[in-house]
Amino acid sequence: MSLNGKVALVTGGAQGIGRAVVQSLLQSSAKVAVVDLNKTCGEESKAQLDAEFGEGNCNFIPCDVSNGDALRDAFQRTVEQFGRLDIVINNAGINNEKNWEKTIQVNLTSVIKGTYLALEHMSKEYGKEGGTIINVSSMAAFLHSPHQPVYTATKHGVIGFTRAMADASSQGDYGVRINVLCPAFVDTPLLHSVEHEDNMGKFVKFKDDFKRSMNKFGVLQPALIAEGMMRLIVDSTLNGAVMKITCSKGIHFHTYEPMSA
Ligand SMILES: NC(=O)C1=CN([C@@H]2O[C@H](COP(=O)(O)OP(=O)(O)OC[C@H]3O[C@@H](n4cnc5c(N)ncnc54)[C@H](O)[C@@H]3O)[C@@H](O)[C@H]2O)C=CC1
Ligand SMILES: CCCCC/C=C\C=C\C(=O)C/C=C\C/C=C\CCCC(=O)O
Repeated sequence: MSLNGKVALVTGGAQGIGRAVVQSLLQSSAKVAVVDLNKTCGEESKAQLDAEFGEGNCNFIPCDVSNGDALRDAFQRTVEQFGRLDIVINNAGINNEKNWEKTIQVNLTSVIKGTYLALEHMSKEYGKEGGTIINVSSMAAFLHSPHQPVYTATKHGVIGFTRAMADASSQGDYGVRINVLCPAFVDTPLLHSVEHEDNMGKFVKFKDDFKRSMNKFGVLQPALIAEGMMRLIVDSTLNGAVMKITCSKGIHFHTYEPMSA
């Protein structure tokens, strides 16, 4: 699939799932802005991507997505450098039950802000040409993981917000498709957060339960999540879709009962 001439912005793109998605976007000839808090990882990643795909196709923008002004600047810089914006992946996320207010800021508030900023740059409402937004939730939104209550709440929130905005987009003719992706466990640094009291707070005593759960359900590779993401990006029929990716069923979609009258 070619995304030649398209410009993407990926939050949390310096490592893990975001890094794999950036790689797939560059392979499809898109230009990509990597927006991430981690400067070391972001700069290392950009150097590797420049070597593989050539300079000028990807830029790294250091930014804490929970800082609204910094996030706004990151969108502005992307458009200034690449001239347009077509694809926004709100992927940055943390697993922190101890500092649970921060988890809400990063996983939910920043996804909402990222979606609104994306619309300012892509929606026909603002005189732009349209585009696509993908917000990253988690299978935690379906599993109700007992030792991650706030993480689970944020991931529920991402699904509800995204589906509501998808309806707003189709009713308001924004020309922007808005979908959500829910991976099961993925082999990234985030999974190691279960080991640390700083992340899990009082739930750290359940770390062996977490590991049993990972053994039971299995752990996916980031490349499969990137494959699902690319399907959401290119399939022009999808809006308000909830893609799930699990070891047992692979890439599939959640189905909802139709609303009763
Ligand atoms: N790894 C997993 O098992 C699963 C992860 N997810 C979700 O996928 C998304 C990506 O997670 P992973 O790649 O696994 O995590 P990760 O920890 O490997 O990577 C997350 C990236 O986001 C960046 N980031 C964190 N806070 C940020 C902030 N405030 N501002 C800017 N960048 C920030 C980090 O620096 C890092 O580069 C998250 O939303 C996570 O909740 C969903 C389901 C499963
Ligand atoms: C049990 C919780 C472990 C916590 C590990 C740390 C972070 C995990 C982040 C996630 O987003 C994943 C959380 C839960 C869902 C995972 C798997 C469900 C699989 C369901 C299935 O295969 O049917």
